[in-house]
Amino acid sequence: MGKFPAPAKRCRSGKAGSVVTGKAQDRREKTGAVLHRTVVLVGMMGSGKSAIGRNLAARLGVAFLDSDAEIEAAANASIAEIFARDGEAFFRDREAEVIARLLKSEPCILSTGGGAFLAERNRRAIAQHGVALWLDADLDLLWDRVRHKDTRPLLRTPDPRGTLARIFEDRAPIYAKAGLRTKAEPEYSIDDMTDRVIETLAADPRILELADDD
Ligand SMILES: Nc1ncnc2c1ncn2[C@@H]1O[C@H](COP(=O)(O)OP(=O)(O)OP(=O)(O)O)[C@@H](O)[C@H]1O
Ligand SMILES: O=C(O)C1=C[C@@H](O)[C@@H](O)[C@H](O)C1
Ligand SMILES: [Mg+2]
Repeated sequence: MGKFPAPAKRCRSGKAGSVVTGKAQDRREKTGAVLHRTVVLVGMMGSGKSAIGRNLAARLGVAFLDSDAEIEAAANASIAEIFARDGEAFFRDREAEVIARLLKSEPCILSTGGGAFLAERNRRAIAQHGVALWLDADLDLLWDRVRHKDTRPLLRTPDPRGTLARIFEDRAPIYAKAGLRTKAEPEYSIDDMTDRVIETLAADPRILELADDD
């Protein structure tokens, strides 16, 4: 399957009927896409928020921001070190501050940490300034992706798969509050999943406008 957005020829006007000027017009000419709202990727550890987010941003020609990476850079420490040294509550406060700050950027792709969407304050800020998209991967797929790495402090338990299963069960109803959802499948490559996410976003031209293919 060809990758889209393809180079721009003509743009759909979209229900938003927006006038696109300046930088957004430049991006439309380069990528055939105009993103109108910041897309905030939410979901479990290993659902691909960072991997898909980076690829999606490159495809749309917008900035990619990752709240975990921003927190690590500001603290000059890894997430695991911050959890161990300052505790989870401290991490969650920094996470809320960073998300509130990053949401003020122009429309971009913002990947969050797996726990960020659980907090009402973050959900409210995201709804106000962007749109949340849940990368919905099932437990077997998540486990397959996270089991080789020990960088996730919440999984440093005697039974990490059982822990992941419990977290998944607790959180799924909260992730389901996201305005948008894209289902992940084990056979999808990162590019395939990015295509699915772009389809989800482009279903609402108030979020993403794509160039017509003709
Ligand atoms: N189709 C795919 N979609 C997403 N990730 C994939 C896919 N195929 C392989 N991967 C790999 O699975 C891993 C997904 O982890 P990633 O760090 O992106 O998840 P995350 O949601 O950001 O997790 P965390 O909440 O811990 O930050 C990456 O190593 C990525 O390269
Ligand atoms: O799911 C979670 O609660 C977390 C996921 C990671 O992205 C990090 O934000 C941290 O390891 C916590
Ligand atoms: Mg991540």
